[in-house]
Amino acid sequence: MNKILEVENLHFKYDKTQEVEQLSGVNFYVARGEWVSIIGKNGSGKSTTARLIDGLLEGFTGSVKIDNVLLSQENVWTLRKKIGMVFQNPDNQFVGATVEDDVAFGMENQGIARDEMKRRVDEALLAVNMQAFKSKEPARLSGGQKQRVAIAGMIALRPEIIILDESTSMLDPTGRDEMMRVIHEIKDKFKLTVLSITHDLDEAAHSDRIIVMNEGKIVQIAEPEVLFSSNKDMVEIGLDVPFTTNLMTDLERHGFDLPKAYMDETQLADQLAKRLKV
Ligand SMILES: Nc1ncnc2c1ncn2[C@@H]1O[C@H](COP(=O)(O)OP(=O)(O)OP(=O)(O)O)[C@@H](O)[C@H]1O
Repeated sequence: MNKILEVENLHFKYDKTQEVEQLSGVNFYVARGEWVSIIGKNGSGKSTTARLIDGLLEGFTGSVKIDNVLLSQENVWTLRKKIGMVFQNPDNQFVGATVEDDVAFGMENQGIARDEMKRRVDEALLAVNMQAFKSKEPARLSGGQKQRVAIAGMIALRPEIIILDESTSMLDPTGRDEMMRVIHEIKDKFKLTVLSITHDLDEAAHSDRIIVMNEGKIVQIAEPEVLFSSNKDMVEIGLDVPFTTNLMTDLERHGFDLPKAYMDETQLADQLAKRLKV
């Protein structure tokens, strides 16, 4: 298997004088082209894991391998180029006076030639469906539009892995759906790998695999259908299961033969309508 990201036995504490660790023995991998979500209640160590992978935190033990290269102080700047991070608050990610400047900002820092920069700005804005806003002020955009511009800036830098850290959590349902659609499209178009930290279980349900964290440790790694069927384990660590999963369990108890895969509300409604011949 082609592992683009491999994390082994990560231990980390913010305050080295304290006993308690924020990460205590975290192990997982992400295969090239996979979409993996990390879920877990507040403070379980999800963002700390993401920051460590992106080289933003020092002083950990264990190892992080990106594209088979061990992350170290010496190569952190080179390896970081393979990762694009999108954070929760789009307002903290803006630096340019116009959308175009903003998307170009990271490339300017990397010394990319002007013509190439222009080409990549257009391509990235097209990919997130924001070409019409090229010369607009970022401050005037909606939350969802701002996140799409942030994604364009990241795409322009040609990462191989994108890490989403609660990046849809401040958006309304429409903005969230639109952003997820865009991420799916760019993932296919640019052959990316996605690691997504999320509170949204419906969003996580569309992943290839889900990692569950609790108190600095990984408690489970499973495909969504398998994970959500272990209802009791999820509740024990303070997580819920998606609404449709609970409903499907009840319907199966009443003799409904439903597909085993996760379904969102529309898909489940369609299945029921078919069976009830509405
Ligand atoms: N900069 C920091 N300094 C000290 N402690 C921190 C810092 N950032 C996070 N922590 C602590 O580390 C632990 C893990 O936090 P982390 O942000 O990784 O959790 P999380 O699972 O991402 O939670 P959330 O869903 O709330 O973002 C928490 O106990 C948190 O209080």
